[in-house]
Amino acid sequence: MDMKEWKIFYDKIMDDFKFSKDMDIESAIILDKILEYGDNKADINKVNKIIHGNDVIIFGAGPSIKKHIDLIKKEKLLNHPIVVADGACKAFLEEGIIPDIIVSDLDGHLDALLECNKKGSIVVVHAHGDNIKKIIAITPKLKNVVGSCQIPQYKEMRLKNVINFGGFTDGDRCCFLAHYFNAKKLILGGMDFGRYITNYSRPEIEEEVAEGDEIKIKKLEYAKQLINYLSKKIEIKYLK
Ligand SMILES: Nc1ncnc2c1ncn2[C@@H]1O[C@H](COP(=O)(O)OP(=O)(O)OP(=O)(O)O)[C@@H](O)[C@H]1O
Ligand SMILES: Nc1nc2c(c(=O)[nH]1)N=C(CO)CN2
Ligand SMILES: [Mg+2]
Repeated sequence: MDMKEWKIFYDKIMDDFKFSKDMDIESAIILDKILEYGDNKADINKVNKIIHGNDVIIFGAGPSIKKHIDLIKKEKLLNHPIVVADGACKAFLEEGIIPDIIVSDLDGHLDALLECNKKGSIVVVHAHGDNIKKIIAITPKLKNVVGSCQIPQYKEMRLKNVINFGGFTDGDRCCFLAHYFNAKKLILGGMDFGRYITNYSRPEIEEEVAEGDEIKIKKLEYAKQLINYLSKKIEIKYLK
């Protein structure tokens, strides 16, 4: 995503949620350093090879997730690259499917994320101002990590191990990542937005589906808005 265009979304989002831009910078620097000095950075060419020129299946963790996994099985779409948002990987794992790429800010089902990663999923770890402790504790436990951040000035800051692909929530960031690596088309499942969330999205809720809090609902509104923006640049199909 063009960083000038992202900055317009970013400024509005940061102001709306009252998130700290300084903490976002700190988080991006910390993740950059962890990846610089560790030995678990993924080869970005591997990500490009998975996505470039392909119809990519992308999953959020909304209430339709299981129905849509059944659909991609039935329609024999499992040979396409699969990119999933955070806890959506647990639903795939339950079906015996290991996603190619998981995009996460590390607030989902950690055991499922670690298991998928062990079995081959590349993890795109996202640094923001409210997950610094998780970045520090969990990133070193992962292999094949791509670093991402949300600060528009990451290039000027010469951060070498984090990329701002564009996008805000894990789900819409999957889509921006696929566009960044020149996917041909995006096929979306589990992207319900709205007011209802699943246990895959919020491990702490006991029900399978529950009404999200106002912050979550607002995050989903931005996710929808950002995917709408992206649909002017790349073909996007929603599974029904
Ligand atoms: N109804 C839905 N409920 C949950 N996730 C949804 C829904 N519709 C679409 N999604 C996408 O699936 C993703 C699931 O990831 P996850 O639940 O970890 O969210 P997140 O981006 O980390 O946000 P939060 O900070 O609220 O946890 C969301 O980011 C969102 O883009
Ligand atoms: N600072 C900050 N940034 C975010 C946050 C958040 O809670 N705080 N949540 C996100 C949702 O995926 C994405 N970005
Ligand atoms: Mg998350």
